Amino acid sequence: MSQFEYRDGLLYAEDVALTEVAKKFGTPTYVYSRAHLEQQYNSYADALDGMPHLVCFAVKANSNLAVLNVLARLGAGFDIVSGGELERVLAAGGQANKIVFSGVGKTRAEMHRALQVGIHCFNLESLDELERLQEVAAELGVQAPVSVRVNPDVDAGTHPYISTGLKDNKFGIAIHEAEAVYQRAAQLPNITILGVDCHIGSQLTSLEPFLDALERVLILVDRLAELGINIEHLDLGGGLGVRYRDEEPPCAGDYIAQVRQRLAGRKLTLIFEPGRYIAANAGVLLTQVEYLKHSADKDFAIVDAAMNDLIRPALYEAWMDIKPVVPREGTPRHYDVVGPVCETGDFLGKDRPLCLQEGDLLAVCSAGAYGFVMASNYNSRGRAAEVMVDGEQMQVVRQRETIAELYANESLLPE
Ligand SMILES: Cc1ncc(COP(=O)(O)O)c(C=O)c1O
Ligand SMILES: N[C@@H](CCCC[NH3+])C(=O)O
Repeated sequence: MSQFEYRDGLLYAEDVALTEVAKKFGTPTYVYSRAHLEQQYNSYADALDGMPHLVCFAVKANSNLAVLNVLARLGAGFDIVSGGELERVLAAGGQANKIVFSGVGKTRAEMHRALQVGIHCFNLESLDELERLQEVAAELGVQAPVSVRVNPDVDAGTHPYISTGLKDNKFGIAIHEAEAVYQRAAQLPNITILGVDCHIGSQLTSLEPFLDALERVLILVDRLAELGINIEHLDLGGGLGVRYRDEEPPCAGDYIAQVRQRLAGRKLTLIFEPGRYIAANAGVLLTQVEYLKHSADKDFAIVDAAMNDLIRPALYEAWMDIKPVVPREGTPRHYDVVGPVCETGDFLGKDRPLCLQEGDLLAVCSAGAYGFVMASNYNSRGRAAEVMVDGEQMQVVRQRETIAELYANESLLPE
């Protein structure tokens, strides 16, 4: 169910009209729905009811402290990929022992801190990382819990930039090489083997690739058992897609039902790392039309949000719906909706039938995941504000970045 619907000719986020958000906080502004975040998290947690599990929100999708806090209050765990994300989770009230740490480039300092706070598990992506983790854990005199991220070489059928489970991707360890890594891990005194992990890509719209990967991972689990290495948990990563346009991805309930069926009779804790599924449709980017520019061949709507605020259209040619906050009567024109950044690739949408006037508000939909987190200051543009709506309440959860903040850490050379 969407929390962004029209009522009496006005687009709302839950019970707050987006015109009110713009009036109070200006534009461009990311607007999130607490109810949507909760509903999506619960659809995972409910489907896992009755079996040991952890739903670890992929912090990379949206790392705003208020978003993390809403999920932490529901009992969520978190999937992190950096020391920065670790500190965010702790600052937002997340529990260290529900954190899994993914990523191909973990530094010694990051390992040190993660061990110190007692995270649930390191998802190892290489043999060298295993050796390094052993050293850091030995220095601290603690055990490091690990799971090996295996690369099952299945085609996730998604955009090449967001596919991660093929053998020529940088992620994970080829599944046929994993056995040797587990055997090595079993010899290391400060390493405790907990699980097997795999994540094959993002925005998957069918279950087959997930189930193919699961089948391959289970063969590995059985093989490891024969070697005397017992696996406690299976971490199946994130990747479940959402509707941006007309996709019909399966829901978490259907996905998990299929997984549970295949795991019948096994004693395994299940971990998932959903990002997009929880956050994408929990957010819109609210922006205002600055200029309408018409030429013989093209109509442009130049808005105050740009590729620095939301890079998905420019980077992946991602299609994101663009809705007028107060729709007008009249014959629409086909607009390219573009930002003020000096790049031809600076667009939020192309060829969109819209009826617009200067000053109109637009909502770029499905922007709650991989939106603000991928924002930059390109063209010396401060990053947008972020607002959380909860029923009739709205609260700024990140202030708009000021110009002074943009160069606060810079300095001039001496005379
Ligand atoms: C290891 C890992 N886990 C989880 C995710 C979250 O993916 P998604 O947002 O598609 O659920 C990603 C990103 O693709 C990832 O690399
Ligand atoms: N940033 C991507 C998803 C990357 C997934 C990260 N492993 C997107 O916006 O669709």
